[in-house]
Amino acid sequence: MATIGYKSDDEYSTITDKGDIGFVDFDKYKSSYSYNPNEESDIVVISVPFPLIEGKPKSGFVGETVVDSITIENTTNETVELWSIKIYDSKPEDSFTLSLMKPPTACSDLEYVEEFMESFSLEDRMLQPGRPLTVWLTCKPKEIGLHTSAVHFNVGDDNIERLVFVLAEDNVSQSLASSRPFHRNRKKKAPAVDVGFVGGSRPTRDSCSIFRHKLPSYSIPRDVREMMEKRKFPDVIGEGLSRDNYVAYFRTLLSIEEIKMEEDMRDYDMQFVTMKRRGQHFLSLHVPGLAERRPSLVVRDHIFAKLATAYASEIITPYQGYIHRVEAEDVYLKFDKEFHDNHVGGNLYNVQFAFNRVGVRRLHQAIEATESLDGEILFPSVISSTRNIQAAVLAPRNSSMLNKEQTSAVEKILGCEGGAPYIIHGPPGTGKTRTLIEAIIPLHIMRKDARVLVCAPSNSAADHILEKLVSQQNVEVQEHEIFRLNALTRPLDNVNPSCLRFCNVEDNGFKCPLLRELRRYRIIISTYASAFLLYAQGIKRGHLSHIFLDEAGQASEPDTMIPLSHLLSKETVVVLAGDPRQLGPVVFSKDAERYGLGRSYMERLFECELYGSLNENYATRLVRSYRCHPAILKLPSEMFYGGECMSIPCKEDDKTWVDLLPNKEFPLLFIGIQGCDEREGNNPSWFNRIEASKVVEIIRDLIQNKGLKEEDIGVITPYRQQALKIKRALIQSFDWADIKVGSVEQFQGQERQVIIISTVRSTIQHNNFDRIHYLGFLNNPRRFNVAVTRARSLLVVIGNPHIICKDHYWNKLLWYCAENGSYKGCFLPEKVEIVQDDSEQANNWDQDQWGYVNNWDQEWGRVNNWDQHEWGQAKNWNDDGNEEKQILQPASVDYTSVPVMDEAEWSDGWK
Ligand SMILES: Nc1ncnc2c1ncn2[C@@H]1O[C@H](COP(=O)(O)OP(=O)(O)OP(=O)(O)O)[C@@H](O)[C@H]1O
Repeated sequence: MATIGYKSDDEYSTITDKGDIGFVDFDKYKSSYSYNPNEESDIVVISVPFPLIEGKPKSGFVGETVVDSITIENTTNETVELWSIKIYDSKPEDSFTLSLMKPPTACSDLEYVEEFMESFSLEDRMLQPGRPLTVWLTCKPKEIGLHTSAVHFNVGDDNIERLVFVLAEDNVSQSLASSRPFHRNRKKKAPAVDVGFVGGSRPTRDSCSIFRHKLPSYSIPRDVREMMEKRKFPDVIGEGLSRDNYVAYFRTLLSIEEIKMEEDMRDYDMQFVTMKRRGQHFLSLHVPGLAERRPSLVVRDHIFAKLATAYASEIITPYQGYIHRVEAEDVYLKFDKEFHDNHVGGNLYNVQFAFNRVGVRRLHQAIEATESLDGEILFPSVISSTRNIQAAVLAPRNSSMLNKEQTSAVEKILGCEGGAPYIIHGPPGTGKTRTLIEAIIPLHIMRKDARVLVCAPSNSAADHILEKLVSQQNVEVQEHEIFRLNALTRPLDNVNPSCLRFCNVEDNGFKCPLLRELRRYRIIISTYASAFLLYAQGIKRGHLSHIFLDEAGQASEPDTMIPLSHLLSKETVVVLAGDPRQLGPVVFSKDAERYGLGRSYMERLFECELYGSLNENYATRLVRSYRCHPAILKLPSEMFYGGECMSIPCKEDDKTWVDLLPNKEFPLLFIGIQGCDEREGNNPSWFNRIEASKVVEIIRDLIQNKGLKEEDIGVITPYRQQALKIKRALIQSFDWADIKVGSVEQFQGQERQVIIISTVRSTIQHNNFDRIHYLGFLNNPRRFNVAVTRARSLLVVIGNPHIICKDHYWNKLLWYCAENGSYKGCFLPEKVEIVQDDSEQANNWDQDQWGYVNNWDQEWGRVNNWDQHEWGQAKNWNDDGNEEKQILQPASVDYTSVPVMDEAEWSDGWK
């Protein structure tokens, strides 16, 4: 008979992995009981109440009663005395009761534990052979979340224990339950098709999409591919980055990154699938997961299809099919005519997806173009750069809106005359973006010849800049002078309608204006990636007087080179704004990331002496933070900025929500909840519907009772599936579609009056996995820093304190709340100091793998990062999670950090 309480860790792991649900720090339970029971008894067999079914605990509804029986069977030939049955330490307190008779499920209060034994007659307590005794265990949950207890049996000379788990749900959490059990398709990946195929028929471009400058193909060099297959690095990587090898170095890293992206795309390969004829010209293919962008496919992407054959040795030619239309989960494809002619209804095909290479090709082209850049841009040196800026004096209108450091930065920027970039940096909310905007406006007014490009890494960040620039205070900026350049693939409905008048929309889509129109605009705003369109359309070096790059710490160096390398002249002023302590670039290949793609251009510049010395002719550090309430900023300021960040909240939001807080003076709240983390279908992303329900409950209170608006609230969570579940619950139950729910990456640079964080993880075994892979929130200081600095007035964290306390940063936050009387929910773990492992920290500063940066997948047709990192599969991982392959180690490079793998491998390791 199974015992819950004494499963070994291995057995337990098997249970949790099978059902892909976890819910409790199991060891914690074992060690928290002082009672020292036997695992099993030789004299009685005791059944397990509320047994786990496929790893899942029994569900009950808040306010309702669930009952289960416990049978105690004497297996000897003699009478055995039952001395006592006790409920030990219910969590939450008093949620379980015992009775001798089966209680009605709608019963109210049952006897207390002590009274329970009194209800036994002497006869009941004498267990006869062959006459099992049945007692009843009842749970009546008052709150959602996991309810746990231990039932102790003192029988004959034995002490026996049964651990009990009941998961209390409500309507919201039940509505989010999975109907599809989690399963993974582990198929052998076929090598990527890159030669020897029959080309397909491409959708024709309209004339507006034909550019002056062509984008070469920049295929992955065969030697790089072969070396990576042998797990060897091309020599240039071993040399380290220098001015001489700059182009070769970064182009090799881009190829390494692309090989990884190709490999990840192989996860979506489909075998033995059919296609339907659609009219005369198309075949349609059903792609499950397409609606969730797994894989992410857009018009003009292509696939490879070949007839499936029973004989592995048979060589079948692949055909390339271009996507002409995407409809829900169907793609409409056009292949070579021969393929269409030979197609018959029942044909089975093997299909491979190819990701859209346009984005990668733009990066190669941008890196190649750095050949003609001034040395001072790429490797500024103290000797060659002797800048002494004649700072302009700012008009009172602008200076009154800025603090001392911000004013100084703007004046320096106005006085700049090209050369090495000017950098504005500083902790979250210190007004880096505001300073950029306040520099652009006087420039626009004072210099009629100024032509400005402003870039941000995501569409939402670029839209935010547009909104600020055209806001009412800035009447000087005329509407016809400003243009928001969008990726041609960006969906129209992704844009706030009030911004559309600054965009070029034709035939229901974005178009790049003609060169002569582009040249007329005085301020152009785009993402880093879309800045490519300016060059492609023919804008020449020197046309732009200023290039402002916001959130520059979030873009990889090749990303940053897209707006710079084609458009810079000696006179162009470049301004970077960002914070290297916040999230960095999103990179898929650990190798590429480690050797340079994971570091931003801005971060690299800080390693140059010129910027290291913080010469104010080159950089300004902002230290006054206007965003967060001082209590919210205190911890990140101490942890990441040596406590030098001064909090100056600019505008007090109405504190209508204050009665949510146990301590009205302390605007942080930690709500401890023991839920369950689950996965469903073939989606590797995690969700926790108990936490999701709590998030919805708080939002409901804020909006319906406290008068907040949807736009005032933001929800941050590290897993895509959790974001989708929360979003779905908010829309289905309340039609609240304007509450932003997203990853930390989607919130970088943004703020809300109230931020709610759902940490999701509730299974101790998964911590290690996340730690190794830099997933979720744990062990990722940058993600922590950004997540907790988005709230202006109120920060609510919902998570399992027993899991979150394993991380140095989250543990500090948990106890910061608890010690200020602002903790609610399940019982707290014991307070322990978690020492940050410096080697891990060093690593983690560079690892931001879970990101989902809006515009990248839209613009590149690139699979979004959440999926990649939850979904990616690589071979050759053994069960311990250690890499079987040899770690690549070029002679001159230190390669000491932990091997990394993705979550899929880990969970498979358990099977
Ligand atoms: N001098 C100032 N006076 C009043 N409010 C300011 C000032 N500077 C910035 N703010 C306000 O502080 C908040 C944060 O500003 P901003 O978004 O520009 O900061 P940031 O440094 O770019 O943030 P992040 O690091 O998150 O990207 C905004 O609400 C902004 O309006």
